[in-house]
Amino acid sequence: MRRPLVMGNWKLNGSKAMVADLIKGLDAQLAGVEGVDVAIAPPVMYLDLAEQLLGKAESKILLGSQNVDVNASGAFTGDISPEMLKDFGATHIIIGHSERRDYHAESDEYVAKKFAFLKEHGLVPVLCIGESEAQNEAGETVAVCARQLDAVINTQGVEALNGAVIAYEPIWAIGTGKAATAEDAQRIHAEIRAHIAAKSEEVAKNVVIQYGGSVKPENAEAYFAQPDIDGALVGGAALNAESFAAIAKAAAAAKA
Ligand SMILES: O=C(CO)COP(=O)(O)O
Repeated sequence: MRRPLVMGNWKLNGSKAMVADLIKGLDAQLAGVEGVDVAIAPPVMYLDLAEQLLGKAESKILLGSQNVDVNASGAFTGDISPEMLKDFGATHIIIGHSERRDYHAESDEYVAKKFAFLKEHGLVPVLCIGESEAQNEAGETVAVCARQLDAVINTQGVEALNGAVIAYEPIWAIGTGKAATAEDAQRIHAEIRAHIAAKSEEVAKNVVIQYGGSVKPENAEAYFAQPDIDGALVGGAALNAESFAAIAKAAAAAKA
């Protein structure tokens, strides 16, 4: 059985006060909730504080980060390495988010390089894939997702997906309130799993595929009722303890 994973991508939001409030609120809301992994990815500036607070609270919340760069050390101004993320207890690292692909011109190949680098250092890549609105309207959704996945599969082998997480995030659904229907998302998730199964049924069966894009407490249950939706990557609703915890609880209940 795949263990559901609900992860909060805080994006460029937060402050020291907010990190403290959110972690405190989440721990309170999630007390006694079993059967779901919950992770938060605050801005990298706040990993130190988050690690300390999670440790002090003996929290079950996993720590993640929103990006990694592709060098281990040296003259790479502004970059962050996997070992630095590890040093602060981050385990689940988002890569290939559409905002990075768009605003930082990250190619499929570059994202695949990050994927390999994270695996090499024992971290969990949370690989974001997904189509734009135009690609969706042109019926290219599955082809785009397959191409983004193949950048990893064709260079590192399908086994590289073992222990990794895939987040299907249709770009038109991110931050728009225009979420994909649970049925549409399920159809794409099944296609993504089938694409992987063509190379290895075992890997396909075990890989966690999250849905992301305007997930809220109100629609979460419908996603998690779908057999191929194993969790969620949450943006806006992850900035509020109550709404993020409600999504995590919905996953725990649906997948129990
Ligand atoms: O991009 C997302 C998570 O990575 C989704 O963001 P929203 O939940 O705000 O739509």
